Amino acid sequence: MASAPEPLAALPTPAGAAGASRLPTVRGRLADFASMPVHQVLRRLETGPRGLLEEAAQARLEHYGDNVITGTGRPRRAPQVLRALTNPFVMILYVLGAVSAALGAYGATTVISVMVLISCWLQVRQEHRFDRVAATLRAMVVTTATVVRRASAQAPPVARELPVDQLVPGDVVRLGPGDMVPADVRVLRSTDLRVDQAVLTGESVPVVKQAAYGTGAPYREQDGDLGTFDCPVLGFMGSTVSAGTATAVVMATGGSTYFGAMHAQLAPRRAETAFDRGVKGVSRALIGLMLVCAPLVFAVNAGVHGVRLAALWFAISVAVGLTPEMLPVMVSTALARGAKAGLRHKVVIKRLPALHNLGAVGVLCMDKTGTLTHDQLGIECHVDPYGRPDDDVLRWAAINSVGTTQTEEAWPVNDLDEALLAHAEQAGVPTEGWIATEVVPFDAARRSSSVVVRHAHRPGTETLITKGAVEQVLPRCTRLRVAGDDLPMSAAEHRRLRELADRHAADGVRMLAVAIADRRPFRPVPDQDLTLVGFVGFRDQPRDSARAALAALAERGVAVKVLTGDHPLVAARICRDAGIAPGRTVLGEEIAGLDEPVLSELAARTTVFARIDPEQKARVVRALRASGHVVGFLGDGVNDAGALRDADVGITVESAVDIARESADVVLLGDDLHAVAEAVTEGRRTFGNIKKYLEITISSNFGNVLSMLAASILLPFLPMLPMQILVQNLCFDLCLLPLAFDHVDRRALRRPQTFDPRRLTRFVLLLGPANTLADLTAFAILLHVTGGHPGSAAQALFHTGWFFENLLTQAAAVHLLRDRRPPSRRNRAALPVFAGTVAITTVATCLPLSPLAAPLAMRSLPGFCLLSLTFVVALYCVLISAAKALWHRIDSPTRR
Ligand SMILES: Nc1ncnc2c1ncn2[C@@H]1O[C@H](COP(=O)(O)OP(=O)(O)OP(=O)(O)O)[C@@H](O)[C@H]1O
Repeated sequence: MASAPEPLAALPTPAGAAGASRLPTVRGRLADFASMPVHQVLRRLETGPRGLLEEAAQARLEHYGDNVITGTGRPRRAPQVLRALTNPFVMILYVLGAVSAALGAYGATTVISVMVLISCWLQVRQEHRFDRVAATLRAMVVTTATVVRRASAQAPPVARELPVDQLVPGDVVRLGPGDMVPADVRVLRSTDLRVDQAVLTGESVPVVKQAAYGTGAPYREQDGDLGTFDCPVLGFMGSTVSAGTATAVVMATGGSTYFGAMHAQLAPRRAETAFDRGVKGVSRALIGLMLVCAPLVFAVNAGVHGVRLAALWFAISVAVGLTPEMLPVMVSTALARGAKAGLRHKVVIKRLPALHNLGAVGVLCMDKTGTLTHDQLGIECHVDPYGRPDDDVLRWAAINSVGTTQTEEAWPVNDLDEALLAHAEQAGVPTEGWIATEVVPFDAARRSSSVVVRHAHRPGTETLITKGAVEQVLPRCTRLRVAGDDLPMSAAEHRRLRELADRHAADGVRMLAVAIADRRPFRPVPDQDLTLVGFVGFRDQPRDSARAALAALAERGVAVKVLTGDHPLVAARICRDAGIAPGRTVLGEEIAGLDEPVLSELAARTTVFARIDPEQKARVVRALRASGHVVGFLGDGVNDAGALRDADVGITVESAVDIARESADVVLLGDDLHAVAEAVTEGRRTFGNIKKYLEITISSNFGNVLSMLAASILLPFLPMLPMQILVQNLCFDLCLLPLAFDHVDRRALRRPQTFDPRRLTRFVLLLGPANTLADLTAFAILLHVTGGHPGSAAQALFHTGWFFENLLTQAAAVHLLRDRRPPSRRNRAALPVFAGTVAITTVATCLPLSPLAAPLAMRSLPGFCLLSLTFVVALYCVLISAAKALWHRIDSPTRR
């Protein structure tokens, strides 16, 4: 049985709570590790190059805990309760409740307290569900690391994929392009390793890391963070491998890593999305409206009738009525529902607010390989420099792939190399016996890979084999091999070869040039002065679902742009096959020197960008965003990570590399690209319901405030008692919550949906007064019924009458404003919405007859009164329908 490990001197103790003070300790420990030779590091970590024993790793896991940053684990109740209790809307209610208590209005204080309790309870419950949904969805996209461990002391080391949270100090991990650095590590062995540390340093240029101590920038503790991150032998949790491979040993995990210590110190928040900003903006506007309207109601009342305590209570109740305390509950309910619905289409929304951004996306940029096409490539041809089939070309290309995969860390194998190896094996082309002595693996910026190989039976000579994009390799060639003879390559030959490759590319075949050079051992040759042996052609298989999915996106008003590292002619051909008109293809080199405004303008009118490197992909995305587009990016490769991060919403597929899955907000689980269109629709549905909630609640409340102002001037008494206003407000708030589950007008699903506060204001200004007109008619009827008598019985009748009419008009508003079309069987509300409105209609009708009528100072309404107020509600329906029709006529579709 594994005994609990002694705390190792060099190992971090499990991260405690004192996060703020951990950074200096962590930095000191890193300095220690960085200054030791590798063998000493391994000894201090009580591990070896062959990895930990499984049993020891388990014991360490129990001791050090999961490799997760505190705060990213399971959602906890206490902070949720605290957040609910300190939400600004609830704080306003505290103040209003306290003022009511100070004025002796204990009934109002009780109702306000009930409102606070209900709102907090609903918010905690909903936030908990929201977090659970988010955690479940995140768990569906597990990030793994390649770890080397042994089953027993005698067993050979085995490399296997392990969920990142199971890593422990002392584990030996292998890193390749696209991998997250899963913990703080010391590099043991590396090949051309470059690491993107932007998450930690903000610097997007990848940093070279290497195993050899004493080369590159040495670690200097006095440099602080900068020195730490520049240290070539250290890799940090949170960074990603942008090129090359490495084997490294884990020094610290979870909260004991540098990232963990920074997280604890800075408590970083998720960057604010357009959605967050929109919700905040609307909340602020509502609070502003309340701060203006409540004092105004008081001032008008005081001006007309003199300063009275009742008027103050009344104004306070108006303020409570205008406080949108249920808005956070509504938003999280709608997002959680949307995320669950997305799952039905095999779409995992990793960050729930991304749902709104999905619905707002107007431009979707995507890479080609693995997105428009499958990532299983087929080999179309292998030809000599004159275009004649030649097995020798396939052999050299496959040996290059064998060499690339021979470095221990190079795993998983690049798709193109995988296709080459499979085809060579199938064609019986021999690749055995070759041993790689040097490897420069493929990276998207260089667009080529090189290996130096030696054959086991010919130890005296070594061969450099380079394969890669034609434009990249051809300029490095000075000769071409034809039927075993090496001929000099003239400029005319050069042109002819480019044309040969272009002809294949125009047919959708991606051509890779293969070139070689002999070299003597230990005599480095530069990767030039090569002999071209020929080309290998690959054909991307278009995804079956691509055409239909792109058509579905176009139907939804989403413009698609393709950003690929591939040849422009191949890109154009694949786009045409997928139903996209490519137009003029813009090359990466064309955008290299452009400044942002020019690039924005070019990007807006370009559909296909080709031969574009990872940084340029991200630049195009940023330029589109800068010109006001809401941009989505769909990609799966290491070359897509920057663009995924910089887009409003990053989308990837389940088979993507780690960094793409980590950077993305949305992950498609299935193979069907159509899911993107469904996810966009789900985003629009979610936002459509939130928008409906805002439109109905704000326009109704605004109408009510106008009515109250008018009543303050016209009536000798208050139009409704403060307590009644509070009860009515509570009923209306609860009735609106089910809108999160409502159906959405199909037309609204066809356009990107964005937050537009000015449009919301125009809507409220036009529709709100319809409510006021109905109220004024009700006032006239009630004055007629009561004979304008100021006695308490007449006032009770008036108050009950307005309570009844107001709740009924609000229930009607839900049905009339929830859809752009008039209510009918075809666009009827979802059942919960229907139930909500039935509930408030019942309350409006039955409350005056119930035992609660007396404490609320209500009385039953005479038949005539009920009938005429029902007539007013019918009149309201006509008015609001006319106002809605007018609104849809003047509201320009481009603004919707
Ligand atoms: N394993 C490899 N070895 C050598 N050259 C390669 C390899 N993989 C790709 N290339 C070359 O580099 C070019 C760019 O590759 P990159 O991975 O950036 O983009 P892509 O896969 O062509 O397209 P996308 O950007 O749409 O994923 C390819 O078109 C090809 O010419």
